[in-house]
Amino acid sequence: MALLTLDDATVRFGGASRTAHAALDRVDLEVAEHEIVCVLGPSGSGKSTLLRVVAGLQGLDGGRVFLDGRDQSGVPAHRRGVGLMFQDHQLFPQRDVGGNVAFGLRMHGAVRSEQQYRVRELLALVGLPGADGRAVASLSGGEQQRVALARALAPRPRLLMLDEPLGQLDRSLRERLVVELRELFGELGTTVLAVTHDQGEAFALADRVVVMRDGRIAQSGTPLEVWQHPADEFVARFLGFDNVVDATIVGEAADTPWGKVPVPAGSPQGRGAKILVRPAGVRLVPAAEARSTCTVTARTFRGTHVAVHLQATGAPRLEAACALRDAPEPGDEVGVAFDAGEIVVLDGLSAA
Ligand SMILES: Nc1ncnc2c1ncn2[C@@H]1O[C@H](COP(=O)(O)OP(=O)(O)OP(=O)(O)O)[C@@H](O)[C@H]1O
Repeated sequence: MALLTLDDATVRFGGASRTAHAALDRVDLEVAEHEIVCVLGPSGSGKSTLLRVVAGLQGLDGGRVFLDGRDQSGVPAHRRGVGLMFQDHQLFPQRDVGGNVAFGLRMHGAVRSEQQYRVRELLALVGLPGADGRAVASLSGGEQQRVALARALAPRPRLLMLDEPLGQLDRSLRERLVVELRELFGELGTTVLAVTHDQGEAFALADRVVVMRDGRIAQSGTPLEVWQHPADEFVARFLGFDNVVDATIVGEAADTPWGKVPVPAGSPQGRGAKILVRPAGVRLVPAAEARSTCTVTARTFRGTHVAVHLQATGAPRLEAACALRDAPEPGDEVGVAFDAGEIVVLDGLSAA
């Protein structure tokens, strides 16, 4: 049985009228015990509302939330046994680190010796051994984040919910912490529902990624599944893939404004398709060898490769990923060839 189940969960702000905007629109979601699920989506897509509904901080206008199979209707937030950690980590500035971590334990009536033992254990776990007596204000942002995490973990919540857990930290610290968090949750067997709008963070942390759009789930799958096969144009663009184009598919080829593009065998046939061409699947060839050519409009250094922006007459812009030493200059004319392995047929197909 799932640890958390949302069944048809709906929240409408501005009244329950049919026209009111649904922040959560009939969402079904299951989170298994020990699973780490990351909810991703643009601003306003309903991520925080989803967390708040599970935590009991936001009521439902329709549907139900179950924890361990028990309907949570009417169960107040403090009785749900879920831990919450928010973006701005909200530590108590007047308490020291130990006092912050022990907060939830005191609320649960743990005796002092038990509190002290658990605080030390947790601080060691989050990489801050011996920090009990330090003032919160003396900690760096990353250290405060760890204290907030220790505080959320202290009462051993059956479900830990994180809202933009690393949102305010700089990128290199986030990248390091996210790996540590995943290891830590694995060791503890914690079930996690996290919300972020940073896809890198979600993909590094999650066993499963849920992409939201306008209060609904646009796609749910392992990071690899979602990355390799975005369900539709919205998800593809949200993941940063901009080479999406209309196509007509006949056999194993798609007719596109960029010319003929190979598609995987068994692709749905006909007009009205949308295809995604990953930048890694756009090969640059000498203009003389190609049927159609593009002009290089820009180059952007991306660390491991160069993103080359190409413009062909009457076609949307196309991005190619190029090795640094092979990247052409802006203004160059180049030909393009496409690798079938990097093409994804998205939804939107109508009958031929
Ligand atoms: N208390 C509220 N009253 C009215 N509308 C609200 C309220 N809270 C959220 N909303 C609206 O509900 C929708 C979803 O908001 P929510 O905060 O869940 O999105 P989000 O995906 O978490 O966004 P962000 O990434 O910006 O935090 C938005 O349109 C928002 O304006």
